Amino acid sequence: MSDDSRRSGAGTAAVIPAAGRGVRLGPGAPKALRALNGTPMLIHAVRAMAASRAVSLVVVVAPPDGAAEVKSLLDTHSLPERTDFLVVPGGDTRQESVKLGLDVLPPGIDIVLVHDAARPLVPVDTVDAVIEAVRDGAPAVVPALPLTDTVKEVEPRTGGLPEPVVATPERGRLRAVQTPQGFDRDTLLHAHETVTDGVTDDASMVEQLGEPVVVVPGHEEAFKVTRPLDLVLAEAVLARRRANDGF
Ligand SMILES: Nc1ccn([C@@H]2O[C@H](COP(=O)(O)OP(=O)(O)OP(=O)(O)O)[C@@H](O)[C@H]2O)c(=O)n1
Ligand SMILES: C[C@](O)(CO)[C@H](O)COP(=O)(O)O
Repeated sequence: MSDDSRRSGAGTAAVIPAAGRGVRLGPGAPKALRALNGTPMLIHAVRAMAASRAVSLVVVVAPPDGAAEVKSLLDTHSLPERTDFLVVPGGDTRQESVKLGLDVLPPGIDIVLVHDAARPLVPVDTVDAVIEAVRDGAPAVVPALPLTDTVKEVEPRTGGLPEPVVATPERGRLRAVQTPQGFDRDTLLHAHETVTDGVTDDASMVEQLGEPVVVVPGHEEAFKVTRPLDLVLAEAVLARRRANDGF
């Protein structure tokens, strides 16, 4: 992203929902506050957003009782001076948390990224590709990767019972969606005011409005830290970066 783009008048903010417990990761602190190579996951995610020269504001949606701790973390870790930060407490669901972040966006922000704290290692080139696609006119943009596994649709059963297969979707048409997802601000606000059904990402809400959503290439390092093995992978990626370029 060039300095010219940054000066073009379209302010870009990143909202980072970080209020989840991390139940699938197992017992411990809220997921976003757990350490990766000694630094809280949230700080990695904040740095990933602030690495884009287009991003002038980062809104962190903190665990409901963790806003003071998050503010202290932002104060005590090195972050780019060109970026402003806001911290708000989150809600019971990801959707609610994102909405609480959107509520504090100031005027002058035209493009909004929504980025999981749980995807701490997304490269800046992916962030900038999402922003560029929004600047080019797409109201909603998601980074995504082709699948490597075959996917089955099943009739869900509980208790470990065998689940009947209903269908095998054509894999070539499927994509695994990541974040940051990028939006024209008005489109995203309208989606969050209109769609109340449970959804698992913000782009789905825009789809429900009938607005177009486009996919740009994601990155394998933008994976979501969900289960314990993902922590091992994340620390290995950080170690490789440090060995390769002193990151
Ligand atoms: N009430 C919630 C729930 C989730 N999130 C955030 O949404 C992102 C994606 O959610 P996920 O990976 O599912 O995180 P958790 O909800 O923490 O995980 P789990 O379902 O295992 O508890 C995370 O950055 C998480 O902090 C949030 O801000 N508010
Ligand atoms: C937003 C997301 O990361 C896109 O893949 C994903 O849908 C979040 O799902 P989660 O189950 O709330 O982690």
